[in-house]
Amino acid sequence: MVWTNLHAKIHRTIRSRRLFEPEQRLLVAVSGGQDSLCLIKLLLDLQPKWGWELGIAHCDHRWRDDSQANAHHVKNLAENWGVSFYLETANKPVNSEATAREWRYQALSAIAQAHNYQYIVTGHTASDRAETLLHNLMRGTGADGLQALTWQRLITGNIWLVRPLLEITRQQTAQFCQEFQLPIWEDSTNQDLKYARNRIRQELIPYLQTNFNPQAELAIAQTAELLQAEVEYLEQLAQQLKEEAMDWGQINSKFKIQNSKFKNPTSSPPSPPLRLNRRVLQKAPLALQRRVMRQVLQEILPDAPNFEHIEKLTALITAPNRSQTDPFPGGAIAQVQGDWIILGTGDKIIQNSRIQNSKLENCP
Ligand SMILES: Nc1ncnc2c1ncn2[C@@H]1O[C@H](COP(=O)(O)OP(=O)(O)OP(=O)(O)O)[C@@H](O)[C@H]1O
Repeated sequence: MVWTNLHAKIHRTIRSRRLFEPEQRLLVAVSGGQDSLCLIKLLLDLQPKWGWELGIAHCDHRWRDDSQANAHHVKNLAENWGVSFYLETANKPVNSEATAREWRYQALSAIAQAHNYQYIVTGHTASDRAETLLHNLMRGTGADGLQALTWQRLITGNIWLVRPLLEITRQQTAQFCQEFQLPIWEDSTNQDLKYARNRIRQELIPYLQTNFNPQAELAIAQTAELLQAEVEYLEQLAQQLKEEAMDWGQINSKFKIQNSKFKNPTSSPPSPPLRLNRRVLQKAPLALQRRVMRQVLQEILPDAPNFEHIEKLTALITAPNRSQTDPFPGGAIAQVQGDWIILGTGDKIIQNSRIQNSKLENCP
């Protein structure tokens, strides 16, 4: 086997970042394109050193005329390499990039779960990372979107999604495929400039390289790497602050005693409103206040909270008593009651308010 610099680099990356341990079962997501072919070839070559068990998964989205032929192509490669092959085919053609991605991750997770793989491995590269950062920058996602593609993340239960090629550019994977004569399946939709991602890849990045920095791709990908560590740190701090500020239980237990309905063991008590202590939050910097509010909203809203949702909840930290938001999607509202921000549906907030008042009345 020919051992290249890329083999050495990926071997080092996997070891230093502890992406996988020896003897583990890895499910490699192979589209047939240059990045995932480069990935599977590298992992196959490293396999004797690490003792992994490799499998190949392919997802047929049925959105191109040649989808089925593409799937056969990957199946043949897997057979030639003597690697288990798993195919998932969409019930009906998937019609957008976002739906395709969502369906693909579900399909890959289902294969991994059914066949006992702990890891799903994808061929995302530094080039993908740079493109994702630019795309998210223009959508206004904040630092979290700019960390653009992490090395690993828990995808379901105990299955991890891992991306070992994040420091390799698309130019390098193309060169590698050429060197080893890997039969790339060209995806015709990659040329279609109606997709924003393709315009970033084919027009914006080359423009930046020509006019600003020939190494723009790697420089942007490194920015994502730096941001990733910072985002992780801020999220941890925000988590601690949220725990300090949050109070779920107290109200409910008091409420249970006061309300005879809850003495009946057959009726279950409603979930209490969520309370956040404003004094705790007021001491924290704005960056953490916003992150706490986003974490809270992620728990209660049906979809990801947007900038406006986070800002209106954050504003309550210093707002006058009795200030209140309009309803969030799903119906919850937030209201200031003294030192507390109470989040819940309207009736729960009123209940909480009554308890607060009765506590005050009972004070000696
Ligand atoms: N149809 C598919 N089946 C299995 N895995 C896929 C499929 N499409 C994408 N992937 C996985 O997701 C990674 C990123 O996909 P993306 O669509 O961003 O790139 P791509 O241009 O398809 O990559 P590649 O050069 O490997 O084709 C791929 O490298 C591959 O690991």
